[in-house]
Amino acid sequence: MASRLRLFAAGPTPGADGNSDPNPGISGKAAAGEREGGAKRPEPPRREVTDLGGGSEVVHLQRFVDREKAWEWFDYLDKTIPWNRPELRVFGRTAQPRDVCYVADEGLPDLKYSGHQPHAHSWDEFPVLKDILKAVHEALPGSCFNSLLLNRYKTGADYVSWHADDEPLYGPTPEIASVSFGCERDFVLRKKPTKSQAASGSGEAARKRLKLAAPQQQHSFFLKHGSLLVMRGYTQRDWQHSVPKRAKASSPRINLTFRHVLT
Ligand SMILES: O=C(O)CCC(=O)C(=O)O
Ligand SMILES: [Fe+2]
Repeated sequence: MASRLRLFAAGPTPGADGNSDPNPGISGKAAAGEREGGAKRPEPPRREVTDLGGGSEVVHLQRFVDREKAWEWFDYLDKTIPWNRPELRVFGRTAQPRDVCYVADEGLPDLKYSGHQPHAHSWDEFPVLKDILKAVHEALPGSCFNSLLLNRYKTGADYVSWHADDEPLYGPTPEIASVSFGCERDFVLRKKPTKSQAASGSGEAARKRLKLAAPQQQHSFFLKHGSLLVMRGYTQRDWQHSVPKRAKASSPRINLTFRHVLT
């Protein structure tokens, strides 16, 4: 389906929340295109805003971090994070589809998802995560993330199945900021079935009837190395997202999802 997409190019750009964008882009060196002798003014990364309707929105900065810095952060995370691969219960089945780790401020309520309660590491153990968090806060004025779920997809066989990050501890309209490093993967959003659609029956026949009656709205984003994608508003209430398996994706991808746990 056609997305309702707004593009904001260089210069102070209004964010979805009406804020201007002071983020000059995260770079380990001077930005390309800077004129010699001129003022050092790296171009802000272009942000694409997709209005999903009904108060849900996705903001995508494909070049949030430059390639060099992004590889530096990838290597650090790949080597330093104490990755573990828990057995998650997804729709009654156990699966081990990716490596994970959880970092959070002290004293927050515990996170529990898919039958798994991860140990909360401290930000102090991983100084680079504090740098990445700072860059995300600068790109998203008004944001205040206090927890982080890290995912590592070793190959294209690793994935995250359809879900919404709609745990009550995030509140009704959470902002979730997702930074990607390494192998480029698809990120897909689909509209949750409405209550009446869900009530129309279960099983393969009902699913087929539903598909014919109302093709499910879907949006796809290609998450590049060094990109930032933000889900806002009612996206977790009304939509599900996934990173599907991809046979052709042979190298690892690391993804960081920053969240705010209500206190
Ligand atoms: O890897 C991604 O891009 C998404 C991860 C995700 O949805 C999650 O951690 O809840
Ligand atoms: Fe998620």
